Amino acid sequence: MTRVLWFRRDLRLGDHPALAEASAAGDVLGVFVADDALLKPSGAPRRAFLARTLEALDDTMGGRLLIVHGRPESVIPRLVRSVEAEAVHVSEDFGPYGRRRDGLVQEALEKAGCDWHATGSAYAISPGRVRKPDGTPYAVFTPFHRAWSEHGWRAPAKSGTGVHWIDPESVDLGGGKRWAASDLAVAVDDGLTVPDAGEKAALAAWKDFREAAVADYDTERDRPDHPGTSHMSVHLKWGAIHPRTLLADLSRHRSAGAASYRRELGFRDFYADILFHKPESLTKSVDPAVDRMRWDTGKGAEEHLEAWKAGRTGFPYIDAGMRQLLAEGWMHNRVRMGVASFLIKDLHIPWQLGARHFMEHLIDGDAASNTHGWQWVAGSGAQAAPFYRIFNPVGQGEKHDPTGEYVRQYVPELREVKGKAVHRPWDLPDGLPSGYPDRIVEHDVERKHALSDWEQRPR
Ligand SMILES: Cc1cc2nc3c(=O)[nH]c(=O)nc-3n(C[C@H](O)[C@H](O)[C@H](O)COP(=O)(O)OP(=O)(O)OC[C@H]3O[C@@H](n4cnc5c(N)ncnc54)[C@H](O)[C@@H]3O)c2cc1C
Repeated sequence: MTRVLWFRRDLRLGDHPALAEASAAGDVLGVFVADDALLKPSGAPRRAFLARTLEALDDTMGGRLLIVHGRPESVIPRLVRSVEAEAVHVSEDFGPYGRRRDGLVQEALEKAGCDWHATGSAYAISPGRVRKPDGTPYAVFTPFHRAWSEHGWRAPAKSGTGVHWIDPESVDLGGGKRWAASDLAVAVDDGLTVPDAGEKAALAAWKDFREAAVADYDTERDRPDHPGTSHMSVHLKWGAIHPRTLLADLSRHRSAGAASYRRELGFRDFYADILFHKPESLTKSVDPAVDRMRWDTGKGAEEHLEAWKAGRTGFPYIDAGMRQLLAEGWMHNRVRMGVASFLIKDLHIPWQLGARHFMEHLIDGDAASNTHGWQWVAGSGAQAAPFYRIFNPVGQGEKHDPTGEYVRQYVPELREVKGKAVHRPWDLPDGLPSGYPDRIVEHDVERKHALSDWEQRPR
């Protein structure tokens, strides 16, 4: 009896319920489909990291991972016929594109008389499960989090050993070509560092964080100048590790840090839940009034957008964040909030343009967390900070980077400026250091504009 295990956002062998089920039933063909619909919008950093994660997966499978390029609704049924598989096993995808794609694949498999088994997902609790007592979804995080914690999650699945992988070389690809993992990668910008990838790297990074930093996470997580967060988002993105594994470990820690970390994993599930119930929120504000507001357009707005993307706004904390994104494909959460607020409320540019730039550059770029992270800051989301709560780009830097170390790390023009003076280089006795730009806007003025645009929004 043969089974196909179609890997998607579950690129690991451990704690993998769909793999456990497939391998208990027979020999398994492990497949990843290089699907242009997902690859094309992914920027080079995320594709490079995906390629490395697949390479690592293939290694742990002894070279038995089959990667095929094409449309899943053609590729998967073709492979099913070729190995005479009885069933295709997957971890369920709850995103808008994934659900449409899986519907097409299931239709084709039904015609071919092949079963479809969806077991588990990328979340501790799959979207759609945590609901209010009246059956409707939660729109506010705190009650969602309470219900999510009470609902609980399964223990990690035992999987990955004793699997009889089918040799991809023995499979007739019907004219298709087997891809190497590296075929998925496109060249990344010079100087971009792509982190170690794959299940082993994810488990090692988690072990380091758990042992050294989780206890202090609640106090350290808002300090971009300290290594206080886990960087697990890049591994969670492709499922090199599952949140269930993290939660099982956290249950053995009693610290406030562990509780705070668990809450953030709840946020990840919450945003996936919102996107599941409101797929249109991928591009549209949950509060439609925000999309109808006055937004800046034309040459001036385009120049502002480019300065923001390049980290040349003249606000050191904002520029450090945007340059960290370009250099590492990652940005600290606090700074993500700050740069998003700056784009929306100081430059009056719609959140959708910022979200798109993030998705091009973030290695952890995730439709649900990114869209709803942006909508939270824009004040347009299901649970959002109100629009009129506007971050001060200088005050945020002084508060979260009190030593100025974060700015000095990413903005070389300001490296010689000592202490927190780095957040106000325009006040330096010798003037702006050479090469560093003037501020492109005045925060106090733009803050008033934003508030007035909000007041005058068409309702
Ligand atoms: C504008 C904006 C865009 C964002 N885009 C993304 C994105 O594309 N992908 C992404 O994974 N996260 C996104 N986030 C959430 C958050 O910034 C990152 O998850 C976090 O910075 C990742 O670093 P870490 O793994 O060290 O986090 P930690 O602080 O170590 O947190 C542990 C895990 O909890 C989850 N988490 C933490 N904070 C959040 C949050 N606010 N929302 C949802 N999940 C969270 C992540 O899975 C993270 O890996 C965004 C936030 C904002 C404000």
